[in-house]
Amino acid sequence: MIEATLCFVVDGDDVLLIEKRRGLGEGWYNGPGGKLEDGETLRECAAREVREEVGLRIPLEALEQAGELTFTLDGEVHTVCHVFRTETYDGEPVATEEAHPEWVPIEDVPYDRMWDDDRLWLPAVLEGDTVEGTFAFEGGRPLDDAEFVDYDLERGASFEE
Ligand SMILES: Nc1[nH]c(=O)nc2c1ncn2[C@H]1C[C@H](O)[C@@H](COP(=O)(O)OP(=O)(O)OP(=O)(O)O)O1
Repeated sequence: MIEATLCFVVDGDDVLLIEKRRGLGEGWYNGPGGKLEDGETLRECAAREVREEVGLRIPLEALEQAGELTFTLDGEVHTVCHVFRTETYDGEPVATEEAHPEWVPIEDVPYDRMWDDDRLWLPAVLEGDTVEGTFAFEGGRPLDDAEFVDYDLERGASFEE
């Protein structure tokens, strides 16, 4: 089971997305994020991934927990993804080998170029709500080649720190 984070940096009416250049979901848009490393907290992971992928600095206390998403593949938990949202950052986004950053109006988030599940939960996160959900993928590996078949989603979730 992979534990990972995703972070959505919101500035006014815009959100910072990346076009992912390698790894899972390559070629698709998402928030910056990636796998939890040994010994780090979820917040440290989210801040590190934003720094590594697009060069912005985010104070740990400015990261709001916004979602806990479980992705299953053929009935087994594949990834648990902790979603963060913040409006506080330092620096300007820069492109890296991993990610091409882009400020996108929240009204125009390109859901047709993202994971199929994103259209279900990301609008709530961008509105400042919290979500908890399970999303089922079937019929293939890796996860980004599998078919999205079912989900269960709740808004207004609360999380343990
Ligand atoms: N169904 C899904 N919907 C979504 O929006 N993001 C998903 C997703 N399934 C996985 N992710 C995200 C979560 C996490 O940020 C990232 C994990 O992908 P990877 O394991 O390929 O990570 P990376 O290669 O970016 O990790 P690092 O090597 O740790 O940077 O993909």
